[in-house]
Amino acid sequence: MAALTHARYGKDNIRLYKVHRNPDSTQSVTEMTVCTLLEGDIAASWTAADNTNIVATDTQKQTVYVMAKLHPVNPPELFGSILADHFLQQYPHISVAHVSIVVHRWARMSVDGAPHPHSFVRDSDEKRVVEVVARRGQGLSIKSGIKGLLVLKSTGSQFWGFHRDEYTRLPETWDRILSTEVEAGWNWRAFSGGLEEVKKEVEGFDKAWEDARKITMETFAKENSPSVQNTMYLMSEQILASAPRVESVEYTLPNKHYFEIDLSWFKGLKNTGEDAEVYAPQSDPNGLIHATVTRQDVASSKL
Ligand SMILES: O=c1[nH]c(=O)c2[nH]c(=O)[nH]c2[nH]1
Repeated sequence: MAALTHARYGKDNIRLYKVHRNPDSTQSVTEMTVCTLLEGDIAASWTAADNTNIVATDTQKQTVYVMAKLHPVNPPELFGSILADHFLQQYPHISVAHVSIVVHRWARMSVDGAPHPHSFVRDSDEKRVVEVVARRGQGLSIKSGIKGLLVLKSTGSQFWGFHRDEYTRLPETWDRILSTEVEAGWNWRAFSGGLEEVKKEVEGFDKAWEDARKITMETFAKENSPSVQNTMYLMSEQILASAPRVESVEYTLPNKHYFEIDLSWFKGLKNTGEDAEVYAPQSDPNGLIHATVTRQDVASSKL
């Protein structure tokens, strides 16, 4: 005998663009990719070929377009909450709605030294990301984040004092290149009051995102890093300090290695240690360091 133990379904990769025509005749644009997934009284579609309760994935996509027309799409935490809340209001047999949003960068162009009214440039692959979950009777939970923020420092990073045994080859270093593609996330205290409570926080979402980017980049640049582990902990602590409603912060940082190249075979060229100038960037393998840092009172209440 078999049993359906979990099911959810929806539309992924819904691409969306919205223009805002400002009163001063400038325009602002937002481009995002949305994923909607629904759970609830839907099992019969899997087990009995009964689609009665299936809100077609096409309907979910059309809903995203309609909601984008009727409501603001910024900040993405608000738009995700509007969508997730809508699915529960509209469909009594749906009990959980997941909405994920990836916001793509369109930075305003600078032309002749001035911000252009309606031209934009994709200045980075960095994404602003949001995951909203609406559970019937439990309000909304929101996780915000950054992905794809590629950073490198050419000095000001060390790694020494680590465990050594017969498997160890890596030398200790007091000066190395450090590069990573930042994936950061911050979890908001649950919005048990639902959409109305999310609306009250609306300015906090942009501020948290701006602060998290700034903290990430400034800490990366300023700290003489003893390890990726320590650097991500310092970043997380500061995000918790700057956003009182955020309960926990997560970082996932690949360590993108740059290897020294010994060129002494060519006429005795010195290219290692203090003389290193030409390096070989490695695409793989890479270190992968992850941590979740939780506000103390939340961590102890969960013990
Ligand atoms: O910051 C680092 N953390 C590690 O755990 C590690 N391991 C390694 O080989 N290099 C590094 N660097």
